[in-house]
This record gives sequence, structure tokens and C-alpha cells, in this order.
Amino acid sequence: PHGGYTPSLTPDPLKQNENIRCLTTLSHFGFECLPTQLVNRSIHKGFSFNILCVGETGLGKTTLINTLFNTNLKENKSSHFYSKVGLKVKTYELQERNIPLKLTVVKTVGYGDQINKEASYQPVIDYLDAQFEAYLQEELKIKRSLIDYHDSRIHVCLYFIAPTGHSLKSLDLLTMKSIDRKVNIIPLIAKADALSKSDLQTFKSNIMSELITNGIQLYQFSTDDDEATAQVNTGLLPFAVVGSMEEVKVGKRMVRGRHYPWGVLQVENENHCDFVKLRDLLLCTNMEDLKEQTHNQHYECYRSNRLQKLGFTDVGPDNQPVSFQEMYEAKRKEFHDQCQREEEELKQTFMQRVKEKEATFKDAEKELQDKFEHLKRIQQEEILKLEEERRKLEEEIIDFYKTKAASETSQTQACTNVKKEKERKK
Ligand SMILES: Nc1nc2c(ncn2[C@@H]2O[C@H](COP(=O)(O)OP(=O)(O)OP(=O)(O)O)[C@@H](O)[C@H]2O)c(=O)[nH]1
Repeated sequence: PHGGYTPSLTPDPLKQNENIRCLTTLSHFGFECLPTQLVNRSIHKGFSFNILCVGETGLGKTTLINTLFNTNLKENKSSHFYSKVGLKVKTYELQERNIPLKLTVVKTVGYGDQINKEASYQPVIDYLDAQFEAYLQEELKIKRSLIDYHDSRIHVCLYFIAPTGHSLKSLDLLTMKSIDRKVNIIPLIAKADALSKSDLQTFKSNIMSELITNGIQLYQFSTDDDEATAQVNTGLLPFAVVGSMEEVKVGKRMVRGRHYPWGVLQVENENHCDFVKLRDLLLCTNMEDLKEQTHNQHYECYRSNRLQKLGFTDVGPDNQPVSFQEMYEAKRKEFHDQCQREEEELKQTFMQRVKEKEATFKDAEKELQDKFEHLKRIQQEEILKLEEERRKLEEEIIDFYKTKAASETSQTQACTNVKKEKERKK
């Protein structure tokens, strides 16, 4: 009935009843080996994991990452006097047995040290968005290289809460509220050795009720055991953690812990803190789920918002699916129409301005012409006046010469008369 190929190699009960000898296979073959293929390929490709640590300066972020990965990722202590929050990004190539892990740790620097709260959380939001945007840009390329692309999207945000024993600070709420749709948040009570057992329980429940009241979405752990999962998600969060790279002697054993005058706090002792539970859930059971959630939930949300903003849509106004070609044509037409509209508007504005300028020039020209006519009139009047004066002066000169000639004649006459008189008397 199945084309002669029997995929199952488990003994058939009917045949057993017929006393037919069934052999059990000694090695795997057929598609039973698929999981092995997957495992081998994944090991060959290597794994990567990106962690974002958000928390106030000196809350033990580096120490906890060192404790989690059993490494010594050397870090200098940060100052409390940065004017804005920075993000320190470091990538490490780790290996556990034959499993390679490319671990990227992004750590806030100067978080909570500013008066302006927005200056503290905005860089975190910007960083998360920038990684999504980089991935989206790679996805939208014609020649994509997603296989060897270094995916820097953050898979988990370990949010470090200060062990105040009271409640969350407003900055904690503001930050978590603004990133909870962009990243898987796991809240941690840092330096939990500062709190007594009973204080810790009250602190944990205060934090959880504040997070619920403010509608902050945390990462939901998933395990094979539903009951245990519910217990983790409701009763255990936030994890009370203690970090240490120190090896301390307890009895005859060397354990990782913190040595105090009153005794030793063992980091890996479940009665002392939640470090082991966090490590198991984070690294052993939920690492792949965290990566999946990042891709399927948070990145998907970023991608769809971004594409919608760019004008892409899956359905048209009539609720019918729109193909990429149709959408491209519609956008092209819309863009072309808009260009034409803007060109027409520009032309109109240009014409209007030319007209206005022309009118202004005409007015100015008329004004100049009037001025010129006025000056010409004045000048002509002036010329007439001067000519009249000249005529008068010339008349005066003629009169003068006439009078002068007359007086000269009379003078000559008088002299002649005197001479004649003198001669007569002689
Ligand atoms: N009591 C206690 N001290 C801790 C714990 N973890 C770290 N410390 C101490 O706190 C100090 C700061 O730890 P770091 O790991 O450098 O803190 P950080 O948050 O990375 O600091 P910055 O990078 O400077 O912001 C160190 O002296 C650690 O030994 C803890 O769980 N409990």
C-alpha cells in the first residue's frame, strides 16, 4: 500500500503472531538519522548568542556573565560620571567540549547615573532597533548573505535590579516598559546576598506585582514540564542571583562562592540563590527558544511596523491580497503623481513670483521715470531762468557800452570846446 517501502523498522505485532522472525537493527539508517544530521550541521556551523545586560553601574553585570560562562571576560570598572548611557559590545569565541559558541555581550555603561531618565533608556532602545534594522536591510538585499551574516539581534536582556528590598525604581519601570516588545526580558535581583531570605521573598512579590500593574511583558520560560514552567514564570521570577569568580574552600571541596566573615555563600547552591536555576533555564533549556522568540516575535513586530511605515501592505483597500508587483506599480504611480503635483506647484509659485517681481520692477521704473521727468522740468526751468538773466546782462552790457561811448563823445567834445576857448582868448 505504501509503494513497497516500509519505513518502520519496529517489530510488527501481526507478523510476530505469525511466528515470523523479526530482526532489530543495530545501527540507524533511513530518515531516522535526520536529527543527527541536524545536530552535526549545527555543531559544524557553530552557535551564537547575544546577551544584553542592563543595570546600574557596579551591580555585578560582568561578574554574573563570567560566572554564567565560567570565563574571565576582563572588564575595567565603569565610572559613575558619564553624561549619557553608552553600550559596550564585546564578542567572545567560547568552546564547551566540542560545541563552539560565539557569545556577544552588550553591557550598559553609566546606566542610571543621569538626572534625565530618557537619556538612560533611549540608547538601549536605539541599539535594539539598530540591530533589527541591520538584519532587515540584509534581508531586503538582492544578494543576501544571511548564512554567514553575523546576526547581532539581542536574544535576551538580563535586567539587573538593585537589591533595595523595597520596590522597583521608576527608571526600571520606564526602561522595561519601553523595551518589552523588542527583546526577551529576564529580570534579576543583582547581588541578592544583600537581602535576607524573608526580605527577598517580599521583594520578589513586590517587583512582580509592580511589573504586572504596569503591563510589562517578561520572557515566558517554556520547559517540557508544564507545572514546573508555571512555577518558574510565576513563583521564581525575578531570579535572585549572586556572581563570583572566586573559588572558596567548603569542607574538602572548592566551590564558587563569596567568602564573608560569617560564612560562605555558594553561588551554585540552590538554597543560597537562584543562579543555578537561571543558568539551567537560560543556557540548557531555553537558549534556542529565546532565539526563536527574538526572530518570530520581536523581529517580526519590528519588520511589519517598518514595512508598513514604508508603505507596504498585504491587502488593498478592498481587503483583497495585493501582489508585490501591483504594490510596486501603485507606489510608482503615486510617486510619479506626487512629483508632477509638486512640479506644477513649483511652476505656479515660480510664475507668481515672476509676476510679482515684474510688477515691482514696473513700479520702480515708473517711479524713476517720474523722477527723471521732474528733474528734467526743473532743469529746463533753470535753463530758461539763466537764459533770461544772460539776455538781461547782455542788454545791460550794450547799455553800458552805449553810455560809455556817449560819455566819451561828450568828453571829447568838451575838451575840444575848452581848447577852442583857450585859443580864442589868446
Ligand atoms: N555582594 C556582591 N558583590 C558582587 C556580586 N557580583 C559582583 N559583585 C561585586 O561588585 C563589584 C562590581 O562588579 P562588576 O561585575 O564589575 O559590576 P558591573 O555591573 O559589571 O560594573 P560596571 O561595568 O562598572 O558597571 C565587584 O567588586 C564585584 O566583586 C554579588 O553578587 N554580590
